[in-house]
Amino acid sequence: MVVLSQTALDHYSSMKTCKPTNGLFTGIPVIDLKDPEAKTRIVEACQEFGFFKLVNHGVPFEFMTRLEYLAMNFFNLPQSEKDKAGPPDPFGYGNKRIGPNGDVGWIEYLLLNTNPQVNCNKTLSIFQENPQNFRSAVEDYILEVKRMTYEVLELMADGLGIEPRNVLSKLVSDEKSDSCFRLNYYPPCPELQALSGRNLIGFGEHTDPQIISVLRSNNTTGLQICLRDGTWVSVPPDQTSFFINIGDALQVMTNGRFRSVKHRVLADNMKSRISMIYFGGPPLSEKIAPFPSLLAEGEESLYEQFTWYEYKSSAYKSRLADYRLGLFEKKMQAILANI
Ligand SMILES: C=C1C[C@]23C[C@@]1(O)CC[C@H]2[C@@]12CC[C@H](O)[C@@](C)(C(=O)O1)[C@H]2[C@@H]3C(=O)O
Ligand SMILES: O=C(O)CCC(=O)C(=O)O
Ligand SMILES: [Fe+2]
Repeated sequence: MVVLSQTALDHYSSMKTCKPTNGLFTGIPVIDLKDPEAKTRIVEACQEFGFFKLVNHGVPFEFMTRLEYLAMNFFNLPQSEKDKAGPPDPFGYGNKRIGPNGDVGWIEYLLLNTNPQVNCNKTLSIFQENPQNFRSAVEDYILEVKRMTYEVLELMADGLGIEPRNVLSKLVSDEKSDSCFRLNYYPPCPELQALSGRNLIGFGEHTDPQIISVLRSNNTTGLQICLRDGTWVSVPPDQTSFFINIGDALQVMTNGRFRSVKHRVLADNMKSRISMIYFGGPPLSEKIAPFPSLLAEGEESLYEQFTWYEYKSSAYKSRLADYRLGLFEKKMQAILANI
């Protein structure tokens, strides 16, 4: 019989669990960035899944492994050291609490602004204290990932037939772009596996509010996406590739053609998972509305017009699983009245 210590019980008691799902999903679209058909394949994937795997992306593997190694060193520091970089406001080190509204998960993380000037002193001190230059590994990685993300967003614009082709990429490359970067660490939970055969929820179900999220993880499973029919499927991990998520803002800009994909992470019972995600967001003052050239004749926006600042402020008042776009959807009567 497995006997849990009081500490383990305290740890697990506030956490949600989930039955492990069967097998890994083999239907995730795989896009080769150098494929001449990439723009068409990307649009198909964003419409059907709001999610795809990107290969042949040109980001050197050493950039990923160097950052993974240094991030792992950080998460292996004594708790008192890590706590110096927290609590998150929203930037900084967080442990189990996600966001300001009571969500919890089996996770530790570092949330950073991609604009180094905005990072608070407590976060910067972690970088300065780290002898192997954690900060430069983060900056080098982000630079490469941004370059690749602009290429993906330009292919999306080409595939959608919207002009100019940098109409999306310029929003996240703007010097005022409100983008962030997150390192997530999910410790294994073997005691729970032995006790119940269930997995702890590492990061509860949600959609990402921004335009695009670019994720890279080690080879540990855990990420799941929700398909159109509502089934949850497990994404086979691949440490050499990136996984691209469409966010809420891009769903609105395409008037619902692209899906902001619901996703979550289950902690593995035996292996730790580490992931690094770049969230590309527009400047705070940017109006988020469908591109006029995407609207067919007589087609109305499904959403009220709002700025990224308004959406983000509202998102940060919500719980993780809330349907955040709901507050901004036009009422059906308003749409019908204009037809
Ligand atoms: C519960 C929350 C955490 C979150 C802010 C929010 O109030 C709702 C959105 C969450 C999310 C999901 C995607 C990203 O991980 C994130 C940084 C973001 O921009 O929106 C997180 C927020 C967070 O962890 O602070
Ligand atoms: O850590 C992961 O694999 C995904 C986490 C996530 O969805 C997020 O940070 O928004
Ligand atoms: Fe997410």
